[in-house]
Formats: sequence, C-alpha cells, structure tokens
Amino acid sequence: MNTADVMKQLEAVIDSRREADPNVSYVARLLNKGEDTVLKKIGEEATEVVIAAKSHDTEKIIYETADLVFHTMVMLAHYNLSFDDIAGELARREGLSGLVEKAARVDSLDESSSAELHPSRLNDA
Ligand SMILES: N=c1c2ncn([C@@H]3O[C@H](COP(=O)(O)OP(=O)(O)OP(=O)(O)O)[C@@H](O)[C@H]3O)c2ncn1[C@@H]1O[C@H](COP(=O)(O)O)[C@@H](O)[C@H]1O
Repeated sequence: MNTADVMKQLEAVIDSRREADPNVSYVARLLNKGEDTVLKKIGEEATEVVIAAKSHDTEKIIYETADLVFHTMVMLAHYNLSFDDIAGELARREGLSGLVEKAARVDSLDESSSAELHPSRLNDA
C-alpha cells in the first residue's frame, strides 16, 4: 500500500470508531475521554519521539513517530478535520521557503508595530 492509501485507510478506521464500544476500541476510548486526553497523548507521544531520536535508534524513531502520527490522526478526528486538510496546507506551502515565509511574517509584524508607534496614532491610546 502506498503512503496516501495507508493514511486514508487509517482515517476511515478512526472515523468508523466514533460510535464503537470504548471497551473494545482504543480509538473509541480516546475519543470518548475527550479533548484533554486526546491532546495529552499528543504531548506524550511527541516527547517519546524526541527521546527516541536522541537515542539514534532507527527502529525506535520509526515506532514512536508512527505512534505520534496515529494519535495526531485521532486528534484531527476529534476536531472533525481530515488528513486532506493537512495535505492541502502542505501543498499550499510547496515551493515557499521557510526562510522567505518567516521574513515576510517578521516584516509584516515590524510594519504593524511601527504603525502602532506612528505619531498619527498617538492620540489613539
Ligand atoms: N495505529 C494504531 C495505533 N498505534 C498505537 N496505538 C495504541 O496507542 C497506545 C499508545 O499508548 P502508549 O504507547 O502511551 O501506551 P500506554 O501507556 O498503554 O497508553 P495509555 O494507557 O496512556 O493509553 C497503545 O495502546 C497502542 O496499541 C494504536 N491503536 C490503534 N491503531 C490503529 O487504529 C485502528 C483501530 O484501533 P481500535 O480502535 O483499538 O480498534 C487499529 O486497527 C490500528 O490500525
């Protein structure tokens, strides 16, 4: 199976677990416990990825990253988002250097803060 098919299939399984019994489905249990539990798992799994990466153990990195991706998919389901939403955002960014994007963001921040300090706005306060 290619990557896109794996993600689509996992997404469909997660979606199908919305109404499943939390006693037999881990996904149903997580979704039933709600936002805080779903988000706590993301934090835990992200930390485990960092620890695995620092160990330079390839198998552990793959295993923990799979856990993180899986729990991220559950989090997206919680917010009724799909992996297509993320793929769409990544596609939108394609070809736009992170450095160029950051420079544009910093410039626009500078413009808005200098506008705040502009003498014509002194009476606004
Ligand atoms: N890909 C996964 C998957 N990856 C990880 N996990 C589970 O996620 C949990 C990870 O938690 P931890 O490593 O923190 O272990 P833990 O301390 O036991 O976890 P907690 O007690 O904190 O929940 C483990 O129970 C893993 O088995 C997954 N559970 C399910 N899936 C997929 O989701 C499908 C539906 O699963 P069910 O809803 O259980 O049928 C499965 O068929 C799989 O395709």
